[in-house]
Amino acid sequence: MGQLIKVSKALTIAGSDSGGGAGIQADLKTFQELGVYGMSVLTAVTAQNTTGVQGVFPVSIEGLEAQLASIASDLTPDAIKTGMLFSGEYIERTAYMIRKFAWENVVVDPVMVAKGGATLLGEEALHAMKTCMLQLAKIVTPNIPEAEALTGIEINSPEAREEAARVLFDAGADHVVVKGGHFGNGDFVTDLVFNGIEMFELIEKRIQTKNTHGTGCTFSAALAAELAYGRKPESAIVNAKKYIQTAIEHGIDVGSGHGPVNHFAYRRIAHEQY
Ligand SMILES: Nc1ncnc2c1ncn2[C@@H]1O[C@H](COP(=O)(O)OP(=O)(O)OP(=O)(O)O)[C@@H](O)[C@H]1O
Ligand SMILES: Cc1ncc(CO)c(N)n1
Repeated sequence: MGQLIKVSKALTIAGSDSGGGAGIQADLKTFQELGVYGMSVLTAVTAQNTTGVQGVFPVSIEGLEAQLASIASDLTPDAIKTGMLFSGEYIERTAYMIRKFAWENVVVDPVMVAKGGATLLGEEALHAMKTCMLQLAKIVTPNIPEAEALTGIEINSPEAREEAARVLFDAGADHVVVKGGHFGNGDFVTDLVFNGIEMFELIEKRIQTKNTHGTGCTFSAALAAELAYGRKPESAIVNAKKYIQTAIEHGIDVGSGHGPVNHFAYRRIAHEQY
């Protein structure tokens, strides 16, 4: 028998997107492309495609806990990302179990609304997100509407976005990335990063495309993959940003609505296949 190869392991706790562009599917594709072993705990199944969300069907709380316990008893993740957590109760149970198992390197993507406007997290869940999940986050990655909902700050200027980042740091997150996909529509997208000491922006060319389904999921999964490798959050953020930028830039023709990003692109470019 050959010698077994050691691999880093990443876990996503999120919803399924039947269309394959966001949620668990985006996360596992990203883990695979970045060379980490991917595992998944489903919170809900969505009936979804590139035109929108047609239905949301939660897994039972018992089912959620059983999946987490199965992983804990056999496969300690080197990093975790949370995505669509469905409701306050699911957030509380997930947070409790992450603490109980002492899992580290947690990326919290506080998914609330799908790009088409479908609600993926109830209003009551905001409280649980603020009181249970943010404290576990090595990195939290809200988009602008999520940062507004979590902080109560209307983000209509760069200063307001900085203020929101501070509030999220004070609430317990180690690193805050307020993503800029929804911020203005100029030639550039800027994501704001705050680690409690430094505030800096990651600036990239804005790609003019409607195919941005799953950008947030993909970015946070790339962060988890990078943390699983043992990278420091600041390098993880820079590398994950390169992954998502490449995936948006080399768009693929899938579906008639807001298409998914290209999860292969980063690896193909590394192998000079594009
Ligand atoms: N048109 C674009 N061109 C370049 N980068 C983009 C574009 N849109 C989003 N991004 C980047 O993609 C990442 C995800 O940001 P975004 O604000 O779209 O997240 P999101 O709203 O949570 O995504 P989703 O809910 O679809 O998963 C960020 O790093 C952001 O800067
Ligand atoms: C399952 C799922 N998670 C997250 C998002 C956010 O993009 C989505 N559209 N679907």
